[in-house]
Amino acid sequence: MVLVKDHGIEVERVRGAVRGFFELPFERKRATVGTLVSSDNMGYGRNFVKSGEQQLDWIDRITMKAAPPEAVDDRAWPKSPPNFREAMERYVEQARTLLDELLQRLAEALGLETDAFIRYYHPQKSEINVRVNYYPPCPAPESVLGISPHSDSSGLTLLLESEASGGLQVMTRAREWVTVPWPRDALLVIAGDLLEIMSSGRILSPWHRAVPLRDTERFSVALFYNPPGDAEIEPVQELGDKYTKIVVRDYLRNYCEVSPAEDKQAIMYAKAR
Ligand SMILES: O=C(O)CCC(=O)C(=O)O
Ligand SMILES: [Fe+2]
Repeated sequence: MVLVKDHGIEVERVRGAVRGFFELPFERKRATVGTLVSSDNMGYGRNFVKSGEQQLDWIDRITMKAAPPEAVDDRAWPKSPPNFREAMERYVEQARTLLDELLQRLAEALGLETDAFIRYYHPQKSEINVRVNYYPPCPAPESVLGISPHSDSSGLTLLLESEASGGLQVMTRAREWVTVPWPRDALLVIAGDLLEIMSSGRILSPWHRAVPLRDTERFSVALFYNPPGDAEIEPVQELGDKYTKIVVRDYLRNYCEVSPAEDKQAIMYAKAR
């Protein structure tokens, strides 16, 4: 996880648009965005509900595809508040610039060629999905989760949160949950499984979860940045061969099939056999 300060991104516009959507009464929220019945959880609804027995997360959320243009489904985008889409699309382009920069700096930090990770990305074909997570105040925060434990399937994830902090937790090597210290105006970057694969495990995708707060609402905007679906990724040779070559689209399909899981089961798909 990396904190980014002084990023120059107008987070207040995005926060305003998100607040505007979640303040709408339930029926209006439902009417202004579709619930798409898709295995990759797009639209208004929940993540990975696989059975009636499952305890549901304490969350209200929307997920939209933002890139590439041909993958964008307008039905998953809220029409209200009217500035929602513009604010989010602008954020997406600023985020892309930031994450492209970070992919290059991470490669350099590992002593690799600058393009070792970014070479899998493509200005017109990379995939960007945005998930807006809204956690209402919860009278019994110790009995539920906002988002169940997971690693992100992405290359990189950029997270922006509301004014209220203290809801994101990460599992340490000692297998304890700790709350991520996250200053109000910083953005947080999380490495996803795809970057763990490309780096042969030198960069690990953290196991994390969100918990609701007792007295106050919290929301986050998670932007998942992936190479194009048909890209084939594999570990940079100098770093090892802990993982095998995979097609991004196949990896993501398998991730959706095995989630939610107890641990990082999804990445086993890319284990060298
Ligand atoms: O709400 C948060 O801070 C975490 C959200 C998250 O992990 C996700 O959307 O994948
Ligand atoms: Fe996550």
